[in-house]
Amino acid sequence: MDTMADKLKGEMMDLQHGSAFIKNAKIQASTDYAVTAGSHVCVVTAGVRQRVGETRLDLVQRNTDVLKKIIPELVKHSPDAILLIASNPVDILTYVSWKISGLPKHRVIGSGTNLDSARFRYMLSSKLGVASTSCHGYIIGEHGDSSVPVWSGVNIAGVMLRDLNKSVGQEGDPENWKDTHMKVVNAAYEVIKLKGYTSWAIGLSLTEIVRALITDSNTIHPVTTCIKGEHGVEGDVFLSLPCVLGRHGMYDVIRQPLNDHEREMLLKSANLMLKIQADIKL
Ligand SMILES: NC(=O)C1=CN([C@@H]2O[C@H](COP(=O)(O)OP(=O)(O)OC[C@H]3O[C@@H](n4cnc5c(N)ncnc54)[C@H](O)[C@@H]3O)[C@@H](O)[C@H]2O)C=CC1
Ligand SMILES: CC(=O)C(=O)O
Repeated sequence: MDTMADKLKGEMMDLQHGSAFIKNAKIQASTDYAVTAGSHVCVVTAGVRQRVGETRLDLVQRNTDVLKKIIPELVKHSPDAILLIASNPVDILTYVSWKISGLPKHRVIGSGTNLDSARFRYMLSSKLGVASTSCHGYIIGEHGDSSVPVWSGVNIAGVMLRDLNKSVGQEGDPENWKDTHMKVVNAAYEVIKLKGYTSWAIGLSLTEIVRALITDSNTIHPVTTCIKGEHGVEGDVFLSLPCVLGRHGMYDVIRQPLNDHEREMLLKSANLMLKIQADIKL
């Protein structure tokens, strides 16, 4: 569903022409929300994107206004759906969607740091020469500049990086792992400068999350959810923590052990979100 009829028809046709490669999917598009009726999952990607030099948070009121139009229509046509938000700033817009939709918290999820964690694992992989899928580590908190790398948990086959290097990711680390997190934070800025937008990695990330939801997988993904009560966070703050996902949405948050520095960073991120939320015109 999109408001730009020609672009929408072009995207629909382009996808339909790939049908033979994707196991009998039925591909439909319309500018009328009726086409979304009875959805199990609605993925929301509409809205403006960052221009070079803009942060995700700069988009907040513009995209809140877009979601104010979209969310009520989606809920009207699919009252039992899970909403999966990708539009930026994704954490704040997940909060906004929860507020506007009136849905229970477990059915309003943001793509969050599933993408940042994938970028992190790719960058660990490049430095260690081990496949991304065998590099285990999480980025939590904001999908954006205040994201938190959980260095205390990064491991390869159970071998903890912090056991090999006590100052991993900290100031004064001789291996400068902190730079790996900076690369994750700067990744979208760099791609946007080069090609104007990001698309493939977020598409793959959303595919993984949707697959978890529709196959009732009980797999764990760092996605945006309400983290009130977790790690000392107070208030209805939506940020990413590792979550168990299944057919009915977000089943549980995994309470990772965090060190003091990681918890402080997460609380700082949460306070920033609360400040921005307070200024939004819903
Ligand atoms: N969470 C993440 O990791 C990522 C988030 N994004 C975000 O996704 C959003 C979209 O980015 P792009 O796809 O690159 O932008 P785009 O400009 O290619 O697509 C946005 C689409 O939204 C549509 N739209 C705008 N208002 C609408 C409305 N009221 N109803 C229906 N459709 C509407 C536009 O017609 C357009 O087709 C941005 O906010 C961007 O920052 C993009 C990449 C990664
Ligand atoms: C645009 C964006 O949020 C990303 O690619 O991370």
